[in-house]
Amino acid sequence: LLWDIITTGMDTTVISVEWAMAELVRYPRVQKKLQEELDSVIGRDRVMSETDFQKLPYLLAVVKVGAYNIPKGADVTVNVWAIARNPDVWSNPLEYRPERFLEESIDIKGGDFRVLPFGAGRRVCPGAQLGINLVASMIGHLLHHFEWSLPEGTMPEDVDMMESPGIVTFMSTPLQAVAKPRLDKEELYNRVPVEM
Ligand code: HEM
Repeated sequence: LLWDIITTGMDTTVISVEWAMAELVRYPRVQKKLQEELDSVIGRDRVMSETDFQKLPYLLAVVKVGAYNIPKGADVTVNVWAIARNPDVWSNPLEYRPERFLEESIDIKGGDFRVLPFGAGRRVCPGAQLGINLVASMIGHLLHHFEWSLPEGTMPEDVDMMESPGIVTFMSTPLQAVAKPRLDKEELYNRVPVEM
């Protein structure tokens, strides 16, 4: 059981961050908007902590789009992929627009069948809240500390958004992005224990 918890919790979380980062480098508008929110709530002379999450609605909206997965070990597999892309369910489903999660309150932990990154019902992911917090923490820190862009000469439409088949959906081509520090205080880049 412990091994299950470790293995199911790791890939899913890291992959969610990678997909979210891919969208954030492809859509500088969203990246900038999230950085403005981080700057206004955290400022530039400290690092984010988990207690900041409640004041960071846009970060959590970005996480809701990034947390995307395929149900594991099911005999009957619900096609959550198709539901999330169904124009009868979502307006412009393929447009990356985290704002849709601010315009109405949408539960992503199994309560709303329009988006089921963690499954639903009896076998729903028990690590959902931890997963959301981990992804929010990683994206928040990555975006607060660095400006992200595509490698020289790469255009947003060149990023390969192809999914590799499997139980968890890796990016077929791992994301390549260039990080530029954006905070002035050098010590904020040191590894420090973060207050919870
Ligand atoms: C963003 C991160 C995560 C995503 C997208 C995710 C997604 C999922 C999905 C789709 C399922 C299958 C639900 C079903 O069968 O209907 C699942 C099951 C599970 N997840 Fe997660 N998960 C994440 C993070 C975590 C974390 C952090 C942990 C543990 C610390 C975890 C532990 C588990 C376990 C133990 C199961 C099996 C539950 C069962 O079969 O009864 N997950 N997860």
